Amino acid sequence: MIHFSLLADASTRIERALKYVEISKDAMTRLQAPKASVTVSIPLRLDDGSLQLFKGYRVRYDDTRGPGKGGIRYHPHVSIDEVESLAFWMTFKCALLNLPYGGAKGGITVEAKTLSRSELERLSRGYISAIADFIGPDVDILAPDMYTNATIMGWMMDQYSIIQRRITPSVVTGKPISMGGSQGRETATSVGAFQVINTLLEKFDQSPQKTTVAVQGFGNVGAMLAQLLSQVGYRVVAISDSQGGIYASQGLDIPSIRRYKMSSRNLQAVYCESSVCNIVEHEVITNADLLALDVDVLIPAALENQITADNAQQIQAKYIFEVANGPVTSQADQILEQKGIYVFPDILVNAGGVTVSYFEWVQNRSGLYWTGEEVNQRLKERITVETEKTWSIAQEFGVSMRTAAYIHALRRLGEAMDAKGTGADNKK
Ligand SMILES: NC(=O)c1ccc[n+]([C@@H]2O[C@H](COP(=O)([O-])OP(=O)(O)OC[C@H]3O[C@@H](n4cnc5c(N)ncnc54)[C@H](O)[C@@H]3O)[C@@H](O)[C@H]2O)c1
Repeated sequence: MIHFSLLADASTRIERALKYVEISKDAMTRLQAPKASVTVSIPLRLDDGSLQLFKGYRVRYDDTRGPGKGGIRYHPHVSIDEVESLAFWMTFKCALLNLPYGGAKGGITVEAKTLSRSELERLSRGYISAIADFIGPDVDILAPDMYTNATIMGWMMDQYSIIQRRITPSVVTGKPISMGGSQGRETATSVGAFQVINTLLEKFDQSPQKTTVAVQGFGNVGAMLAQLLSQVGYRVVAISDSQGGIYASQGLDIPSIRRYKMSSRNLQAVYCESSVCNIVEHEVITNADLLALDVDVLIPAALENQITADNAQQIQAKYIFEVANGPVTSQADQILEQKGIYVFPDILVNAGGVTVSYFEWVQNRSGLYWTGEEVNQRLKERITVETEKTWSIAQEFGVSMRTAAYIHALRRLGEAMDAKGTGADNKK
């Protein structure tokens, strides 16, 4: 089986799914290693005149279903192992959502916070110069990930266009709107998660009005999702950020908190130093408290590895929707299953982002741009269809939604690989 030094959980989960999928030996063999990986050195002239070398990576794990697709991460811990694992994960996410893409990922080992804006721009352009032969709108398409954003995507698109001597917006998604970005991209992950949550809770007759929710991570995705949920009647009783959280049994006023959080950055300060402070009584809680609250729905939307074998026994929520990537470990999965808690997997719940990235690529290639309403409508349709299909597979085999999602993706991958035949990679 595939060996992962970092995201070892993926391997366990795929092995579970393989019991229910007829996938050819050839296809499994092809999935055992990335199709291509490149490691580059990027020389960066710092503002003080000195030169520093940074390591960059791009991995195309598989491109049977279409060009590679995946984000670029800037972080001091980025390594080729991590990038390969994340590219593997993207292969499954794209197949699950039926996007015409394979999986890819990239990154630079850097503490981006220590660089000035112009150093960051030179580094981003240097990265593209180093990997330009390895990417392209029909080869491998980039996007933002941890510590990269729309501005950086704009620089990358521009640098690639300079190298190619033609404007090529479709090589990168998640760009600023002024450079060919899509309406609705910023809110896509929250809108997609909202749709998945509604579709699945309906199956349990769990209406918004009788549902309490706790959200860990009041960032870009978590805050917007909390707002969408509260707007249709869910009672969001707890939220948190890296400094800690707040709880109010009668529900929190999410739109006000979002507004104040954006200006002051700190959730507790927001709550107590602004006019919102007096709106409802609230308690200050820790992140550990939040995870163990007696709520209907728990939404980890911050970091990976938050629910592990150490705290899974304390979880009281009935349903967990993974908005963050990998917040529940595979050991915790088993404990939660024994406790009768439903876990809905990241590759489905947070796939709204990559889906609207695909829409951005389609718009760039056609030259016809959609309204925010059109983008959201298409996103809702696609994510609902795949949620329903995943649900049917879970019912058919009596497996968790996570295993069902991997079964669904593996079937699509296997079918495409077998349809390709030898792939002209050997003569037999
Ligand atoms: N942005 C996207 O489109 C997208 C797409 C797919 C998956 N995701 C995943 O969703 C998660 C959130 O992404 P984001 O874009 O909102 O990031 P973000 O940086 O905007 O927000 C993260 C939030 O988590 C909080 N946080 C950090 N450490 C915490 C801790 N220990 N406990 C509680 N909160 C903590 C931060 O204070 C911040 O409020 C990440 O895991 C990301 O990989 C994001």
